[in-house]
Amino acid sequence: PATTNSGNPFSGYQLYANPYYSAEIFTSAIPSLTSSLAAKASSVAKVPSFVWLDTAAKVPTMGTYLADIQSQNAADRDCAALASNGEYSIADNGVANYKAYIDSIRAQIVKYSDVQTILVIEPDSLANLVTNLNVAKCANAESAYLECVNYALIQLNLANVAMYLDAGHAGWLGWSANLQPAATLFANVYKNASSPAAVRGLATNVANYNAWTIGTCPSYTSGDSNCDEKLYVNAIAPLLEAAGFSAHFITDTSRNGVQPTQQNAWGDWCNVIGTGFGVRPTTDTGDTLEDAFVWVKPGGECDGTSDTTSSRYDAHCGYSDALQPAPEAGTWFEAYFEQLLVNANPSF
Ligand SMILES: O=[N+]([O-])c1ccc(O[C@@H]2O[C@H](CO)[C@@H](O[C@@H]3O[C@H](CO)[C@@H](O[C@@H]4O[C@H](CO)[C@@H](O)[C@H](O)[C@H]4O)[C@H](O)[C@H]3O)[C@H](O)[C@H]2O)cc1
Ligand SMILES: [Mg+2]
Repeated sequence: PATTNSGNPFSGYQLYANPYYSAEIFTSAIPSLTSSLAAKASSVAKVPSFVWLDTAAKVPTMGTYLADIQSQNAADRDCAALASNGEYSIADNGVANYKAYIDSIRAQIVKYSDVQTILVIEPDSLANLVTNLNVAKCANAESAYLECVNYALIQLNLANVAMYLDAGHAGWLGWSANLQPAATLFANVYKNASSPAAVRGLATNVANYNAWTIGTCPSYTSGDSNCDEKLYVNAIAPLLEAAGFSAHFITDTSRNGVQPTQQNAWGDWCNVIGTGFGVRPTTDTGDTLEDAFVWVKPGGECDGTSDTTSSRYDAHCGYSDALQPAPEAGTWFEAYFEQLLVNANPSF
């Protein structure tokens, strides 16, 4: 349908429930749940959520989903944390491999040009270039990240696409020390790609737990006046505007149902205990900057292993506010899914 509104790419569309996530729930969760929780879990499976193309091998499934919708009508990712690093290594032809991965995504989107596709570009990556250039792996990856994201924005600049660059969250780039450097970086990335029409703005809180709005700033946020995502969005938007990037936003609410969280420190990002599914996807955000609340992180997929002997072990996943024992990043974490389910707000 033609957009008859503020250009919100979600308006006028029905969101798609991700079959990969639904299959995880039906195969890995429901068989082990009591009948009442099983019924709630089957409701979770119907909630639309983003499909993570965290490996090139998953791109063909994108075609399956686009065909499904049509019939009904993401280089060394995360250079800082050890848990969920990317599929490609720069040293091992990573940039060329990444471009081929983007080309394969473009081919799917072009093939299904009548399906509106929302893309969140490279969770964690650009945010790490704002705050973690002191980490050798990030400093070494900087030019490759910028080249790869630039390629993605140009190649995926298609009429049936709306892109949101991942922008960390209030507890990451919302600190006064980080806000302007973040705005400058995002605006430069946008302009260096010739301000693509398909780039709608930024995605915030991906795989994190922050409230959209909270009445009292939790103790773990002290020092950062932008203590929720609405404050962060409204703080960074004018800085982006001033730099030539008129951005709109989406925010991940998949794991922010319980506020305040039980984080010991705001930087604790791994499998945080006590969390719950949050507000279901909607364009009813109450803020003209905010296109939609969305579920990006599939709740129940692990953030990182707690096994200290694993090559991908990150200490954050061994903290006292991290649910343990936890499997490898991206694999099903049944106990965490059940935590989210019983703590869901609104409840299922
Ligand atoms: O009082 N002060 O004045 C003051 C000033 C500056 C301060 O420094 C700030 O402290 C913040 C922590 O409070 C840091 O934010 C953390 O940065 C981590 C990356 O390094 C993020 O981790 C990622 O999280 C992703 C999911 O969101 C995972 O998918 C991913 O795997 C994982 O790597 C955390 O979320 C994020 O909370 C800032 O960098 C840092 O600049 C602090 C105080
Ligand atoms: Mg992660």
